[in-house]
Amino acid sequence: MNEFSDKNILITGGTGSFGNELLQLLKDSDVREIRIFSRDELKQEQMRVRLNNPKIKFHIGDVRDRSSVDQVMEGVNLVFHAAALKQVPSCEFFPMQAVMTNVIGSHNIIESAIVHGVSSLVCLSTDKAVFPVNAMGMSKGMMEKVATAAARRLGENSTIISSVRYGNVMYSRGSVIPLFIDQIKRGQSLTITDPQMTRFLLSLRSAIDLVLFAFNNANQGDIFIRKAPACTVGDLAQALINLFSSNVPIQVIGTRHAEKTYETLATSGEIATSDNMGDYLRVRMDDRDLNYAKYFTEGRPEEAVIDDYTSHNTERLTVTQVENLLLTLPEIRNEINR
Ligand SMILES: O=c1ccn([C@@H]2O[C@H](COP(=O)(O)OP(=O)(O)O[C@H]3O[C@H](CO)[C@H](O)[C@H](O)[C@H]3O)[C@@H](O)[C@H]2O)c(=O)[nH]1
Repeated sequence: MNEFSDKNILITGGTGSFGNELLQLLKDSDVREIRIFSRDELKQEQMRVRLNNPKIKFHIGDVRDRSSVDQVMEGVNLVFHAAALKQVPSCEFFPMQAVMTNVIGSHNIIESAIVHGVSSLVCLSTDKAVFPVNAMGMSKGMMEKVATAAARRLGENSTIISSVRYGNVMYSRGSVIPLFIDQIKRGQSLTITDPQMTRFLLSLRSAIDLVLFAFNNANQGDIFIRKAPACTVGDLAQALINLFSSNVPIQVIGTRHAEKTYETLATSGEIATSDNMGDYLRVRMDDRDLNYAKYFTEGRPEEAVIDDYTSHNTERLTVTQVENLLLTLPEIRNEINR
């Protein structure tokens, strides 16, 4: 945590689960100040009372409002940009709200960070930004493009702008795992969209590790990806039924608005230009200019033989492996009193 020594750190959307988990790591380091920037005064007040830490400062504002962004950015060294609209259904029904927060809001954060001489900014993205089919993923994909375009015009001596992509965070608020647990506890049938649908599985801690890895390793315009295993929704449901020794039935309800059968963390083109860094992939920025003619004869033949990296072709966990992975989460152990 030496990299945070005496630094002013800004977490946008800092009252969410990502911000709270990151604070657990940062609050006892010798960071100078941590600024939480978000819209919700109630959540900020609850955090202020709970954490009771003078190093943590709370700022009401909105990424859509550049003046509030500029105010909080004054004197900041490092930015974690987590503020977003990230629920797939709500973005689907209100796509312009996703544009305003995820695209224009991210643009505000990026431009303000550059103007204020921030040394490093990490933008949080999602697997749904790759080959997007829903408004949430499309707007996050645009955020990545805005970040990359800004990075392309800056040199290495300016603000380092990077992005991270990860898949579903297990037990995150509003996601399927707490929903299935609730259904099991009520003795209701488990509502499965499509038993064969797959998702990458990641713990919140692994997501934080990915962001810290990006901070420590980013070159201008990099996108970092955390490799992860996946499972089918049918196996996830079965694993939870087993862990809770339940016998609730399964009800197949069909896919919801703008859902994919599987998610993609990296395209073949990205993999062709990435560095394999153990648990992580670094996708390098395409820093060619618009004068494509000189690249015409070279091309990238390797793209043709590389597969996209998807939740269908990554390591597939068995039901027992999913059970063991779920048991690594304290929340799940609490739920089943183990
Ligand atoms: O009643 C349900 C609800 C969901 N699912 C399935 O469970 C999987 C996971 O669903 P979640 O709602 O937990 O997650 P999503 O993949 O739809 O999206 C989640 O992960 C995203 C990041 O990739 C965003 O954070 C988003 O807000 C969050 O809901 C999907 O295959 C979905 O079809 C069911 O089978 N039954």
